[in-house]
Amino acid sequence: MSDPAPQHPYPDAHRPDEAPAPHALLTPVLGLLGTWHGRGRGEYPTLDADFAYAQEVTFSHDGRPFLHYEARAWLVGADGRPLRPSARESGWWRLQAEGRVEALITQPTGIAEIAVGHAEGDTVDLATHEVALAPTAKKVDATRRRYTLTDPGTLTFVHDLAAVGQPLRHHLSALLHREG
Ligand code: HEM
Repeated sequence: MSDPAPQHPYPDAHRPDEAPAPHALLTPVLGLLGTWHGRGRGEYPTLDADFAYAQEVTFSHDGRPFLHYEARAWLVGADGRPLRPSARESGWWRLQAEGRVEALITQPTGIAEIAVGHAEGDTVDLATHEVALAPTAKKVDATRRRYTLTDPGTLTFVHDLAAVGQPLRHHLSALLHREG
């Protein structure tokens, strides 16, 4: 008789040395695997003031040539205490030959992005290929995201945004540290 509630037999790996073995195409992004925590600052010309935030980001894989990506941010006060939930997004980074990346990222604000770029050395640089918007989403035209491993336990993130009538401008910068 079949098991009525089977567990998923192919859990994700969060470290390069954890099973399943990573697909060879993931080699340029293996340094990102795991969970990262940190803080950042954000701004945009349409906002009255800049803001401070904290964030948790996770990259994992199941042995195939893509990463599962998930990021959750929350705003923090001057004393570092949480104020309210902020941006969250999740998606898939499809690795191609020569470190090319095709990323599909969706947000609960009604924005779905396809970004393309490269993983090269310690940096992944992704820019918008296409944006799809839900009928009530804010107008987003483009983004650029740069992730840099400044050392194996430290990840910097810079995000530029062209939205609500503005050209591509700085929106976020963060410094993240690997958990564990
Ligand atoms: C760590 C991630 C992020 C944080 C902490 C963040 C935070 C914020 C905050 C605080 C605002 C002001 C409105 C509000 O108070 O909610 C805002 C506005 C906005 N953000 Fe972000 N954001 C993040 C990522 C993103 C991403 C990935 C996109 C687009 C792809 C995006 C697009 C926008 C847009 C379109 C606005 C509206 C600007 C306006 O209407 O004037 N944000 N963000």
